[in-house]
Amino acid sequence: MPKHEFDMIVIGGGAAGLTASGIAANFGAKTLMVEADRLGGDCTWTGCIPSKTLLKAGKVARQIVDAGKYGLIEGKPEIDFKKVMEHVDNVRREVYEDADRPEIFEEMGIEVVHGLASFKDPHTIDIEMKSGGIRTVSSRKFIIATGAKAFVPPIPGLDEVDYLTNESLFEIESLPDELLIIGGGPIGTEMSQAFANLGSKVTVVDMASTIMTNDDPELVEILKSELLKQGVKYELNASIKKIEQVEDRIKVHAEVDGAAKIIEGDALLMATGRRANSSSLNLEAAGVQTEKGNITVDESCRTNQKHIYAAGDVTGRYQFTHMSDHMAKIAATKALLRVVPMKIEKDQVTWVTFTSPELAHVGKTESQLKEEGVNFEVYRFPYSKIDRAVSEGEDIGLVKIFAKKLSGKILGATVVGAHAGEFISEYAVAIKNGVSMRGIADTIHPYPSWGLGARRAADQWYIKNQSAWSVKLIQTIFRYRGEIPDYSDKDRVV
Ligand SMILES: Cc1cc2nc3c(=O)[nH]c(=O)nc-3n(C[C@H](O)[C@H](O)[C@H](O)COP(=O)(O)OP(=O)(O)OC[C@H]3O[C@@H](n4cnc5c(N)ncnc54)[C@H](O)[C@@H]3O)c2cc1C
Ligand SMILES: NC(=O)c1ccc[n+]([C@@H]2O[C@H](COP(=O)([O-])OP(=O)(O)OC[C@H]3O[C@@H](n4cnc5c(N)ncnc54)[C@H](O)[C@@H]3O)[C@@H](O)[C@H]2O)c1
Repeated sequence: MPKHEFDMIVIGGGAAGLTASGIAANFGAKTLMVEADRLGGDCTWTGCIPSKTLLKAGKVARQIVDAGKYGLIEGKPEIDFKKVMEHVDNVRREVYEDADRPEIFEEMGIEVVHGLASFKDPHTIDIEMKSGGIRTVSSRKFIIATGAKAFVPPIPGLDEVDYLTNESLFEIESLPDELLIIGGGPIGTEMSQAFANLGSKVTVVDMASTIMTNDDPELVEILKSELLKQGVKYELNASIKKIEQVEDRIKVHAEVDGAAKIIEGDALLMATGRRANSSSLNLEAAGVQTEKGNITVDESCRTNQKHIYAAGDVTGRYQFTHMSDHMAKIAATKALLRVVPMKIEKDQVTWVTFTSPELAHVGKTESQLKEEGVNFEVYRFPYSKIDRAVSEGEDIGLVKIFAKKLSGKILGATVVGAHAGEFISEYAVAIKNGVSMRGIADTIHPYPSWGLGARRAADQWYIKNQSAWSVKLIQTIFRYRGEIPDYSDKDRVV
């Protein structure tokens, strides 16, 4: 009689939990997945999918406004917001049906249970079943993948205000006239554009001096100036003193750049970061350590308890679906096969903010490289030199690459512009496989693709490394007689 009922229990059925249970079942482990709410988690229901669908609706509306630029008759889009939100919901359901519903996992041999899990001891959990009652189960191994939820700072008066978070935003039925967004991170920035394009007057309030503080400041400025042109207003360097609801108006009392100001709207979205879902788990009973609520894991996603792993947002590490997926693969493989050498690929982390223009990053940032004292060079290539961008009327953007001096080995890249999120994967492959700038420059890319921009940007390596002496040497050997070009500007864009 085995000591434990299961080989693996996965707690949480979001991006990380779904991947972890699938892998566990594929390794032949008797697996249980517990989900408190709906499989699919944040990404499907309250995160990536509804936000990207809403952004697309806004983008289509903007294309109607901008149609004149292409020689077409421009217009004022008529927004049926209820229908937009129905569309958002239909897309969520389509994704759920296609990839997240329980039957898909049950067919893999996973037992799927709906209920809230909490540890009873290091090998046992109680599940407060959605259907009623408590079920107690034990397992040899665990993966905790309980995600995160919106963190709402304790601002005086906020408790009395009818505010939105990402959990309620995609359920609203009417378009706010004046939307206030506190927080200019990825959530605030994406939603500011979506709602501005759909017709709301949007003001983003942030205590920082700029938006998107995890991204390259030079590229953030390009994105911000586009958002300003599209009508988004900013109140930055804002210290919020209190927030009040006066009938159907919301008033944010703040000190902006040292001056008192009241910023008003009729709806408020709090986009002020995330907090791990760890408090319901009774982690003390399992002896699992946390730091500020985040479950502490090593590079193999293992907690301080040998048989308990954690992946995704609950670790507070990289709060992206693809990173939850990546961590879940490592957690499940290490937990069940132990010896396989796998760890978080922290030098290749990518992220994309899906605004227009998109803002994408992979690998080391410029400031990280400076702090680490790495000898690197910065390559810049503007979208205005990419023929596809010009022909599509989307020539605002910049490719910025950080590569080792001389060898041109790529260490990091960041792109702002149309399709930046697709561009960045080429650099991710390059970084993972040690491909240099020259490697990309010498790879045939089709004309006139967006990807050709990556090759053109890599051509800059040749520009940086051209020198008068090497041409003189060629001339001497082959007795050529042309003039020696002026190579003094190493950053000239060709
Ligand atoms: C508005 C928004 C937009 C986003 N856009 C993007 C994007 O474009 N790209 C991107 O990569 N990332 C995006 N993200 C981030 C992404 O959604 C998350 O990183 C990802 O969903 C995290 O997956 P997870 O599995 O760790 O957690 P979750 O998806 O949150 O899943 C955790 C699950 O655990 C369950 N749970 C919690 N406690 C318990 C318990 N005690 N017992 C049982 N079950 C429990 C929850 O109900 C939940 O379903 C976005 C996030 C938001 C909020
Ligand atoms: N496209 C994507 O991949 C995507 C999209 C959305 C969210 N996400 C994930 O979700 C995470 C959370 O996003 P987020 O935008 O909520 O958080 P964030 O932590 O990235 O940004 C929060 C912003 O709120 C500001 N802020 C916090 N408290 C404040 C206060 N009291 N007053 C004024 N400003 C305040 C901060 O200065 C910061 O700019 C992201 O870090 C990302 O990992 C990813």
